Amino acid sequence: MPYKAIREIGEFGLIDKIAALAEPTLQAVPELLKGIGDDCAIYQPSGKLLQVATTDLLVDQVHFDLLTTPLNHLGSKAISVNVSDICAMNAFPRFALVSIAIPPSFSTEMVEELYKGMSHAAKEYGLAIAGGDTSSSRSGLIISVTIMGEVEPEKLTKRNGAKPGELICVTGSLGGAAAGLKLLMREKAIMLDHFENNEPYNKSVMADLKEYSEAIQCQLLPTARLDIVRFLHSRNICPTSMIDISDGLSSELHHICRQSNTGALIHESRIPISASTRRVADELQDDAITWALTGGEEYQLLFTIPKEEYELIDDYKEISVIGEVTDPDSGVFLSDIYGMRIDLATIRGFDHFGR
Ligand SMILES: Nc1ncnc2c1ncn2[C@@H]1O[C@H](COP(=O)(O)OP(=O)(O)OP(=O)(O)O)[C@@H](O)[C@H]1O
Ligand SMILES: Cc1ncc(C[n+]2csc(CCOP(=O)(O)O)c2C)c(N)n1
Ligand SMILES: [Mg+2]
Repeated sequence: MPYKAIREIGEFGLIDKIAALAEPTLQAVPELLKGIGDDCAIYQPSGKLLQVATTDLLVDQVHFDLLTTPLNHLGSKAISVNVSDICAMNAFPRFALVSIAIPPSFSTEMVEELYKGMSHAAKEYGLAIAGGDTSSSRSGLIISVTIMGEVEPEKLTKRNGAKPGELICVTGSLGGAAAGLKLLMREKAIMLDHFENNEPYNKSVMADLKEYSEAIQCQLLPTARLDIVRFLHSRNICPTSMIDISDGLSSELHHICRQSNTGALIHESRIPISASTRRVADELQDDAITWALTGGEEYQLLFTIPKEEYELIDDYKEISVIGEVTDPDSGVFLSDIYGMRIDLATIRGFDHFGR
């Protein structure tokens, strides 16, 4: 079946298709009085709740590569990376505005695939896709998502409340997204090499990616830790500071310490890294701890709690205590498996303009 060129249905025909795909997300949000269709979305904020807002861009060749990324996964990731920022405030997402700039190579079906992923993720998180903007792009695909969320004022968690003596906690495991990216880039290079040599497409030159599915899923289909926000609320735990890990553990720990005016000491042996990430690191002769510290795109939560609250999280396997907050003069350090202290100021994470 030939693909339908977007020019056949035009901008407004495309928006109608997008609106139909967004429709199922509206049910979960009765406070949204108007979604797609007018000049603005209309939202009735609920009573005493504080509103939080975040926005993140995803840019072709910077955040994704369409040769290795299914469009529905990309749509889901665009929603998840923004929900992750809402989670980092200990808040709940309510609605999203989605803007896309579409390159000439895209068909109607490709845009629909992208929105199927967004709509599926939005439903999982209970947020509505309430509007956006559509443009053509003269270069690659660009996706900009803005999400509004809500939280009770006393539960709001910022980056600046950590105190010396408190525990530093991290959710899930780290390093998987970097492992997935390395694997996908390796497979892409093999595939391009193969084509450059004019060899016909042959599935057997590619690795069987099933055995790497955990790492690849971390990279292509991350989930925001809304489950952790629900857990924290259910146990009445209010972290003193929190941030999501988008640029690597080291960078995010520095953000917390700088804004809280503290130092930190974390322990290499306590950083949660999955067996499959370690296996990929061994295979690629790389270092899983470096991935955890600098890889980014984990969308796990890094937070601090008073020592007395340890027993509230002790039995929850999704949360690991990796160290403690120290005085500002002590700096931000990692104690390695031999007990050597490494200054994390020398190990920073992802920087869009970094050298
Ligand atoms: N172009 C911009 N104009 C205004 N504010 C900005 C701009 N870029 C970033 N910010 C603000 O700077 C702060 C830090 O942004 P940053 O993107 O590093 O954080 P983040 O969104 O948590 O991280 P990530 O983008 O990796 O998820 C945020 O408060 C953000 O709103
Ligand atoms: C093709 C391709 N190249 C590089 C990367 C890695 N990458 C991109 S953005 C980012 C950090 C978070 O960004 P932001 O701070 O904008 O949220 C990382 C680790 C990728 N996923 N795909
Ligand atoms: Mg950002």
